Amino acid sequence: MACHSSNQELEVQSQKIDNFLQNVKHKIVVMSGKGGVGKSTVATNLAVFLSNQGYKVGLLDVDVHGPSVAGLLGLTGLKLNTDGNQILPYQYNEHLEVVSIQGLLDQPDAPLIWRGPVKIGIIRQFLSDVAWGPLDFLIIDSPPGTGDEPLTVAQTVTGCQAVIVTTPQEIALADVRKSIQFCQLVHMPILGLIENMSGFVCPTCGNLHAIFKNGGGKKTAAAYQLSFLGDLPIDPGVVIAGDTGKSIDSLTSHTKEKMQGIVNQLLQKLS
Ligand SMILES: Nc1ncnc2c1ncn2[C@@H]1O[C@H](COP(=O)(O)OP(=O)(O)OP(=O)(O)O)[C@@H](O)[C@H]1O
Repeated sequence: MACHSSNQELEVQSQKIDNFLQNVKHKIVVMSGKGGVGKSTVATNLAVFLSNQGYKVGLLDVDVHGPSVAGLLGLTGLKLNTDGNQILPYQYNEHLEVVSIQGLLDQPDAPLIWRGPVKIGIIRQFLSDVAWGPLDFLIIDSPPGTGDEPLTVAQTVTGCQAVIVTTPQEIALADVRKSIQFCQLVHMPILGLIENMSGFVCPTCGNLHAIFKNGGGKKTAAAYQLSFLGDLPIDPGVVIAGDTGKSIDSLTSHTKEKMQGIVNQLLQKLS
């Protein structure tokens, strides 16, 4: 993987990226201000739900230091093949292709100690050298915060729009406000906010318990005149789904309905 490239090589790469992006209808980066709020879970579920509805989806994990997408989809031993200079995406189902740095590592548990330019190089390579098919959606799972990875996506993926995931606590919402302002600064439109871990529906009494509070995501969206795409409850099924890689199979029907509602909102916004 080359990271020091001449201007001419960069121009050729930019052309390849443009050629690929022209064949993608919607590019969506899933961001969060804070770590651990469920961004990868949301990105993965969005990709699976959309692909189950027949859309051609590419799921790209650009969280180089903590890639989670492969694990969430049960692809812990994921190894991406190459064909000449091209990286072949993993075909998760008929309509969903997956690419993660995890698939290119010899030792999946070894930490990647990379500085900005190397990370920027690998993200650009994922956009230029992967043999993606024509896509309806490219869903990009970005690490939390406003560092090199989301900045590279914003500057490289022309037409990219953001979905921002938060949890209801003020400490998470404070970081979301930074993500919103980041998007404004880099001129990346925001499709909307999602509040994850928004209460727990007790399986015994059926009541909603607002363990981490709820409603902060909706209020923040309103304060910035952004769309609120929906909320997802705390669901032990999400943890089981993530830990076993069974994606949506273990979710409660309530969570599935909520996720479908978010997908519907998103499709409506994009239509
Ligand atoms: N709605 C939910 N209910 C219960 N557990 C959840 C929910 N959403 C996410 N989780 C769990 O929280 C943990 C973190 O989720 P996830 O990896 O999606 O977060 P992240 O924001 O992408 O994290 P990172 O900052 O590492 O990128 C996982 O174990 C996941 O299963």
